[in-house]
Amino acid sequence: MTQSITIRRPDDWHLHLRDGAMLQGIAPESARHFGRAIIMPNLVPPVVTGAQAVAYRERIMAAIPAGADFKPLMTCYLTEDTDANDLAQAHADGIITAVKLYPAGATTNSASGVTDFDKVRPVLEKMAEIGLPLCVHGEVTDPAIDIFDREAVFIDRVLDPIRKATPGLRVIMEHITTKNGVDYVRSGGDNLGATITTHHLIINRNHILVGGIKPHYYCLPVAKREEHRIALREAATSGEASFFLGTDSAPHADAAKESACGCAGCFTATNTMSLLAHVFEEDGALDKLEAFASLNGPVFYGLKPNDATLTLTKQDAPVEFADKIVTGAGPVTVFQPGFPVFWAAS
Ligand SMILES: NC(=O)N[C@@H](CC(=O)O)C(=O)O
Ligand SMILES: [Zn+2]
Ligand SMILES: [Zn+2]
Repeated sequence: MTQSITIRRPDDWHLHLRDGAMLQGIAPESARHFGRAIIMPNLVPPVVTGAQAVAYRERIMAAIPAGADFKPLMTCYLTEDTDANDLAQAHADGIITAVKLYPAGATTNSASGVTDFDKVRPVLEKMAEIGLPLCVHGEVTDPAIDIFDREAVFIDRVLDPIRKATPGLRVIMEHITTKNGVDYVRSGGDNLGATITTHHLIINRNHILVGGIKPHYYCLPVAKREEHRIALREAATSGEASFFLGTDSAPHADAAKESACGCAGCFTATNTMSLLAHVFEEDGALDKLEAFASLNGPVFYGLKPNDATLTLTKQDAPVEFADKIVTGAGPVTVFQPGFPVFWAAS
């Protein structure tokens, strides 16, 4: 008997669509299965004002295939010079859905991020007042802190103090990679949520490093030990309202990944829903996939779930995904999980 499951059309609460030829090449990959996505603002230069978010949204809409049921939800990049009134106006005008905090130097294109968190306190207070959520890349940049500990240390040193100083602020810990992140989110009440990526449910740090370095598995925050992957799986498949899908699909041209100094980012837009069906089935939790991918995110953001649906069907033969998406900015390798996947999305 063919196994299939129909869920509300999912949303992607953390997505990199880039710009220019890369945007043109990869936008259709997300528009195929997802209804909405929170669009990360880490372009070069970053999207810092409401006006820049409007212009970027227009470029995205032009890259989405005609008739696709996909809505980009825009964000602004928080800097130490961000104008709280500009953000408030952009929020009131329905232009931005969230603001993104990058600690300066933490990840790809984060040079304009925040070094002194006290400098952004008035902006965060304004955001709390008007109900504009903050998406956080949660890693410290202190060179003395081991890269595998940077998320856990960020929670204690930065995130918890910010949340205590601005209690009404709604915060999404983006792409959590540790049991520490899962535990912190569970203890954080209704104003704290977390996105979990597809790839962090599948790989641990061995996948990156054993048997030769695998640049296409390198992302930030870097995948951690197996015990952390298990904690993420357990959180994602629990159905708990605080945890929702943010693929962090982050395309880089192969030449930039397969390099002596390779960029961080896994590109999962193409096959995420098939991979998630595999993961949730493996954990006996297919009935929780809809909560994770389609319901919990809208509730956190105060939006309705999508009316449209997506059907995942288990096939007899493995689904064949494109190895690479060809773009005008070069080929982009699609994340390969390392096992056959039988779930097709339509
Ligand atoms: N996740 C990544 O490894 N890379 C992202 C940035 C980010 O989300 O931290 C990118 O923009 O390439
Ligand atoms: Zn990030
Ligand atoms: Zn990201």
